[in-house]
Amino acid sequence: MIEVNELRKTFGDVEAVRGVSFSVEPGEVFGFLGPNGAGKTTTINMLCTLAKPTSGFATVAGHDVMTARDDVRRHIGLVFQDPTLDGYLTAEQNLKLHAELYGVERALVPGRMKQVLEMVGLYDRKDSVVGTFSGGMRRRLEIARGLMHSPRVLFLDEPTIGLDPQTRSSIWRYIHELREREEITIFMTTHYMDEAEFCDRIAIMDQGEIVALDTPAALKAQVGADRVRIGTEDNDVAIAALREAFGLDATVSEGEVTFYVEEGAQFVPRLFNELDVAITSVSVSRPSLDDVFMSFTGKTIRDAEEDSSKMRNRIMMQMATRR
Ligand SMILES: Nc1ncnc2c1ncn2[C@@H]1O[C@H](COP(=O)(O)OP(=O)(O)OP(=O)(O)O)[C@@H](O)[C@H]1O
Repeated sequence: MIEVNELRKTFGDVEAVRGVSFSVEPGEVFGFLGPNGAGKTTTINMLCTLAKPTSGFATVAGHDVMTARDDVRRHIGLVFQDPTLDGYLTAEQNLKLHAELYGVERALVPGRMKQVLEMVGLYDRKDSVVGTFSGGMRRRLEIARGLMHSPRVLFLDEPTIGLDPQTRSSIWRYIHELREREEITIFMTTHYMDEAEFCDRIAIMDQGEIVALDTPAALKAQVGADRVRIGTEDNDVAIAALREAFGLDATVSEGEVTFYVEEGAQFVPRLFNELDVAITSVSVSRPSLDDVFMSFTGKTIRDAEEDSSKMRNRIMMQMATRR
């Protein structure tokens, strides 16, 4: 349903997407996971024909994103990070407007509207003005709107960002129900690790490149070992001692010394007996997608986001001092 080959996008000196290749099967829920600034939105924008690739090739529903933009657009639905509903109109009026823009046959509109509003649990609010809706209700209505013209692929850019956990999980319920009911492929971006678990396959993106691509289970199995994190009074000394005593390669992530071992829980008592460093806290966890990200990039997603926001601040400072 989506074929991408060496797709690249540069903005001046910034290489936002550095030649990514992947394909998405019909009916899949495919996730793009990565920290802020990894290039997820830029990739989605190229696939939706909203940004022109610098080089490379991509097709969506069999149509080339460079040469058949109208065909691509007819077959896709979009839900963006920034809301684009009209707050003065009712839910139903917003959907009607969209149906007209997409040239949905008039006779089909009422039935389709009922169907999509029921799917996101908003049919009984169809006559309410959208300005009175909560953030979660608006996002659900945007999903319904993206489906009005029966697209083959639904693109969702961070569909749950800024929503509370309960609303996030209800949005996911709708996404899964949607996949059951409609023959649709879903392509989404997220930087929430827990949400990426709900995807059939995920591509992990960092600094414009795909660093890993597989099912969540297969990616976690690749990490294999448990993650152990220790708080210490001197992280550098602890890292050197771990290497010396156990031959382990540890790093500091989110302020704690982190390393991977098989059977982490059994290993912890040895740590206290054999490591000559004061330990202030210990945690052991099964591999998560954050560990997958770390095993491919050497940092956690949160650390990567801090790095990228520091870099943005530095560039802005440089621009301000140059003026
Ligand atoms: N129009 C633009 N002009 C210049 N640089 C851009 C533009 N759009 C994106 N970038 C840069 O390209 C890189 C990738 O950005 P992109 O928005 O694709 O990342 P992202 O993974 O979607 O992050 P986020 O979740 O914050 O949107 C960043 O360094 C960003 O600053």
